[in-house]
Amino acid sequence: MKLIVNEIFYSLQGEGGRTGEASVFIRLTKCNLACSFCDTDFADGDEMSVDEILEAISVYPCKWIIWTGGEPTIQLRDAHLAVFREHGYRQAIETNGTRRVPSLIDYITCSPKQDYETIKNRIPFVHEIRMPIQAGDPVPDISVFPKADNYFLSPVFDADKINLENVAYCVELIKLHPQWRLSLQTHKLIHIE
Ligand SMILES: C[S@@+](CC[C@H](N)C(=O)[O-])C[C@H]1O[C@@H](n2cnc3c(N)ncnc32)[C@H](O)[C@@H]1O
Ligand SMILES: Nc1nc2[nH]cc(C(=O)O)c2c(=O)[nH]1
Ligand code: SF4
Ligand SMILES: [Mg+2]
Repeated sequence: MKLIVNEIFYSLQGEGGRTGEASVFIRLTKCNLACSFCDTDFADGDEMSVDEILEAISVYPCKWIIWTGGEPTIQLRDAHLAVFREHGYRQAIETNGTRRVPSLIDYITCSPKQDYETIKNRIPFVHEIRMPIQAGDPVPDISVFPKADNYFLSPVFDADKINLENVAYCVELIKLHPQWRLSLQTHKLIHIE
């Protein structure tokens, strides 16, 4: 049971409803989309067994994993997640919503990129929708998305810094459509990974 891993790092969740929580990030290679604004280089990776990943993350005093990528649903299966669960980990995922999410995930963040209305057929409930927004984008119709605890608009930032034009645009959108909340990529504000 191998996974191709781009990077493993320990930081704080920078975005969305779990912002500020210590988390072990496991970034898997491969994506099925090529978003123009994507801030992540996920191309390279090393094959690691689940046992090797467990050993690598055992140095951190934290039992929350965030599976991200790339698009982590391409590689990740319940058979992998079950082993981490047996070792006491709770597991969150960052997904673009184009593929089903394994059932053993404890916290789902869906960041829609296309075909918004079909996401709920694959993923009926998510913990958060976190929609990337650039100035001029239309506000998405919240009713087409899966049911969620929170619906966030996330201004698209540059690779390593904030973009105030996109922030100001999201602020005005949320004042007009208060079902949405603001999520900022706080790790870029405070210069952590
Ligand atoms: C790198 S993606 C990986 C997970 C998955 N492929 C996805 O798109 O949700 C993780 C998160 O970063 C967000 N993201 C990527 N580039 C961004 C940028 N330049 N500004 C703001 N958010 C960005 C995505 O929308 C997603 O919420
Ligand atoms: N601090 C921090 N929080 C994050 N939340 C989602 C991230 C991602 O790239 O998936 C990310 C990231 O790259 N860094
Ligand atoms: S789906 Fe996610 S990882 Fe893939 S290109 Fe888009 S933002 Fe980047
Ligand atoms: Mg990131």
